[in-house]
Amino acid sequence: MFRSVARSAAGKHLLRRGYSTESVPDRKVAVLGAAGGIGQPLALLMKLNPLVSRLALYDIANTPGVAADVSHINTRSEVAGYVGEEQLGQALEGCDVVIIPAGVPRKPGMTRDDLFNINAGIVKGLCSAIAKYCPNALVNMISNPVNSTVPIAAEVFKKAGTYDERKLFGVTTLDVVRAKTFYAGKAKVNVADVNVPVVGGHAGITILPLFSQATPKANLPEDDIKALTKRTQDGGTEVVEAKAGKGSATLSMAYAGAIFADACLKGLNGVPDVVECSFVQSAVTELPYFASKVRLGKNGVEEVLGLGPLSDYEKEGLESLKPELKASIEKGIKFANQS
Ligand SMILES: NC(=O)C1=CN([C@@H]2O[C@H](COP(=O)(O)OP(=O)(O)OC[C@H]3O[C@@H](n4cnc5c(N)ncnc54)[C@H](O)[C@@H]3O)[C@@H](O)[C@H]2O)C=CC1
Ligand SMILES: O=C([O-])CC(=O)C(=O)O
Repeated sequence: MFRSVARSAAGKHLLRRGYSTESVPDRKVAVLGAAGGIGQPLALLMKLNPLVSRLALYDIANTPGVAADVSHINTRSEVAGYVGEEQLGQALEGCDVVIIPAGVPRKPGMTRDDLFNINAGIVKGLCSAIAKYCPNALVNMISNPVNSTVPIAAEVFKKAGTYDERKLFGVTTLDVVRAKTFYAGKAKVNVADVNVPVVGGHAGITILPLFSQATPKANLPEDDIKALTKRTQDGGTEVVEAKAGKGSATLSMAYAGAIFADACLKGLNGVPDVVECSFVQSAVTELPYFASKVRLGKNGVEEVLGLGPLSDYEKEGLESLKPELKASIEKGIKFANQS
């Protein structure tokens, strides 16, 4: 299971990243939807990640080309492409982390919920296969609407008897990436130093950045905080409109997805204090799923962290988002159980 990579370039890179051991576990990662707008750059970024030893690229079409292309990059992982439902099992077998950016993206004028009718079925099918072929994998759900696709996945896993709430994640990292970028611009601080937790869900007002907890502290006026909050909430729409019918965020999402998958791998490998925001099963509020900071470990979620102190504006935002988030969660649960 363990392969010595210490003397290789990947090994040196790993040691620089804080690994004390000379051996790095073999880790298989699958990207489902790997030939898509997110899938392709995400496949590239996962190929660059030295924690990955096997990279399985799956889509309903075009994966052989993507896999051949990415496989020529001289990094640690072995790449294989899988195409069509009959190869899904092979793609998933033995996976430690499965990343799902499969499904249709928005066009201008659509909400993420408008994607439900198509993406709910796609996610349901893929999660049934995960339950069968790699029930212990950590699942990183990117497909929208995340506020519903995560509950759908949970219901599929419950029905299959494989549900482990520590292993299912809605990827909300792009909200954090945006909040950091926008805050750094407004506060005129180095973006590399910025941290901003983003809680709630992943659609419109359910995205709640907690700028009162942003570091470095900048004491921005209330109007700036409100503008930053709105821009973070509308970040996806900003890209959808700029792309004018050619889809939604792909490159920034691939970056965010790669950060989150890397955090999952680090947690699995026993790196301490790996904390990221994610939409997970939660007791932080009365809602069954909620995004907040989570500590990642050898079994996935080790601890769901609380909200911390909120400003009055954030408290209001929290109460306003609950009905929409609740409805999206219930819609997902209902879909999974009736179809
Ligand atoms: N969580 C987040 O922050 C974000 C989520 N998204 C979501 O990610 C999803 C994908 O977006 P894009 O990559 O831009 O779309 P895309 O249309 O470019 O790519 C989607 C890929 O999924 C594939 N696919 C469809 N059905 C499949 C199935 N049953 N199994 C495997 N693959 C399948 C398609 O063939 C296509 O290659 C969308 O739902 C989008 O809304 C996008 C940006 C951010
Ligand atoms: O806005 C969209 O449809 C895609 C997405 O989730 C994002 O960019 O945050």
